[in-house]
Amino acid sequence: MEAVQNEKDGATRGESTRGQISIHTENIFPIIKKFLYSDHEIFLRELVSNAVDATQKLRQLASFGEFGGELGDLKVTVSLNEEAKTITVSDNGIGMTADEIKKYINQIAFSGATEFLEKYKDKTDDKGAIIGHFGLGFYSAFMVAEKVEIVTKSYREGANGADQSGARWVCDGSTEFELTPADRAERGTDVILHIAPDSEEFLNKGRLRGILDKYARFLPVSIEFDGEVVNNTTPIWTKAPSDLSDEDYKTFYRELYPMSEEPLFWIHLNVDYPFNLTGILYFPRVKNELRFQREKIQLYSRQVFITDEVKDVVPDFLMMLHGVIDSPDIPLNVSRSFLQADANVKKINGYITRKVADKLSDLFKADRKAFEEKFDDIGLFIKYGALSDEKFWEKAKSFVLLKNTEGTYYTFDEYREQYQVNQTDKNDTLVILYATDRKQQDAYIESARRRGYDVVLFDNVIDPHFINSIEYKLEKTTFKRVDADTLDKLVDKGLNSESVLSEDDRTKLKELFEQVLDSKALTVSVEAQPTDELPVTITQPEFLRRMKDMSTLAGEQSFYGNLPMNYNVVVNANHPLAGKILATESEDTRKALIKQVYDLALLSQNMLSGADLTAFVRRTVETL
Ligand SMILES: Nc1ncnc2c1ncn2[C@@H]1O[C@H](COP(=O)(O)OP(=O)(O)OP(=O)(O)O)[C@@H](O)[C@H]1O
Repeated sequence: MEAVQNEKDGATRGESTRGQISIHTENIFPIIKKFLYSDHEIFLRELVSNAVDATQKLRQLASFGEFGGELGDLKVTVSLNEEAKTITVSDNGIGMTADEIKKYINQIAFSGATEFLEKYKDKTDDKGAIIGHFGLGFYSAFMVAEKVEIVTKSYREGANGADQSGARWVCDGSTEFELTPADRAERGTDVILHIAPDSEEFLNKGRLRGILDKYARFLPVSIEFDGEVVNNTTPIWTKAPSDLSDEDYKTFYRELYPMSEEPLFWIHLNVDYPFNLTGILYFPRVKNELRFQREKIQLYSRQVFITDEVKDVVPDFLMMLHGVIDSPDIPLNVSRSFLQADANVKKINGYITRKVADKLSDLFKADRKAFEEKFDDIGLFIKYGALSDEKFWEKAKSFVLLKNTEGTYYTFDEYREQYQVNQTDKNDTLVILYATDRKQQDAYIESARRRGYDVVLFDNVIDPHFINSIEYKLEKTTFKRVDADTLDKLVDKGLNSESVLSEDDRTKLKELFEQVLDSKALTVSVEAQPTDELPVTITQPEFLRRMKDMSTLAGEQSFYGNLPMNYNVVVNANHPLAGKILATESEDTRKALIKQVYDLALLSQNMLSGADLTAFVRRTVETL
């Protein structure tokens, strides 16, 4: 209390105080053991990675001429003894002297790996070979073991005539350890875990094999378990693209995803500046499915599997790709919020986006026909990218395609070129007419085509969002669904069609329809349209309908999603039936006529169903 008081006084007098924060090992140790990793199975990844590091270091020392002995068959062996309740990770790597144990193991967070790299930094150009970094991984053993034993012998011992024996270190998870000489003939290390009662689930062959398959599948040194090598030490992403054939890429894809359809194409990533990253991204066939499998990209760090949750490392729209990314520059032992803010991760994101856009652009330029054939599969993905990533859109706008109802593909530039003469409205805006359902909107599509208008198909789940996003980005371009209005209004050229009905008659006709239809959701208008159009057309205003489509896709309860849909009922003043309705004396006949033409309009848009449809059919039969 007094000390605090003094410090306070010092501070108030403007003097500064410096000191050393002290850590009590017995308090911090349990935290490291229990909370270092949320997933306990990670212990095996850490110990196997250490063993791999030990063999890689020896290989490097041999290459520098610092180790002249026999390297032998460098490998790591994981063994299980169910009776003794132990799991042992053995390697024939560099081993440790008793002094090294004191330095590397007894000092938590002192990494021998980092020290090794520092010492040989001028000699090695293969820094990527060493995995360790933080000097914490070894302690993850205590997440599952009540006692850990290390029996090791350094490559130096014996070789230089020094002490022949190895060293044995034992610790029961308290802050005390025991270090004694050990009789060990061979160079290398055994880490023996005496599994704690609450972790006996790991004393199981299948479980261990599963963990190794997950984390050690592509480690660069042979890993043996239960008499078998469980890994592929040279996965293709570590090789040069020029050394690989299409078949190699496809074979690797099958290795990663045994049950999947063949991928469409792939990108081999390879950067070493300003960050390190290798990998292969595959484009799967996704069709029209937005809720695709998202956890298909695997993240590795120096061939050690880290996670398949690549959310912050890969841009969101690229999450539907499959494959692997390997980068030692992605911080792994840190929290997610840190990952989001990490400058390397941001650069990686930007790099991947650029590579993917370039690849697509190359494919488009190299073989337009093949690109069009793939567009049904990659369109969803390109559009998702275009609307969620500005930089991607900048590139994608030259190869994203519009497909019309006749099956012809256009880029935006080509489309404008082809249709601007006929489809530019009085505001000098190109109107792109579209349909979302080829069958249901057939009547509208046909009407539009009769007038020489083109209609594109936007039937992908992403399209309502895509249209909405690019409408802002494209200049002087608007999108309207074919049933959003009458054709005169869809492409409004400012020309007024002549009406055969007088204004009074039009008002009367409107009132008659309003009386019969009697619904607040319907807005009736009477307009002069060509005589070959239907007597009544039902239209759905573009904005509200689009907002509703977008909220349906998002699956959320939104403001627009909850609004009732409003329909416009447009009566064609120039259709002979309009005159006939006005001239009909009998109220019943007139009502029946109105009902009939309205139902026909509903029918042509697949909106007539249930009791209304039954009544319509009965009424129609009676008039025949
Ligand atoms: N099997 C082994 N053979 C030789 N040395 C080892 C072995 N296992 C651990 N060591 C030594 O102990 C040190 C500490 O290991 P630890 O796993 O705690 O940290 P690290 O591997 O350096 O970093 P990380 O926390 O990233 O795993 C290592 O750097 C290495 O020098």
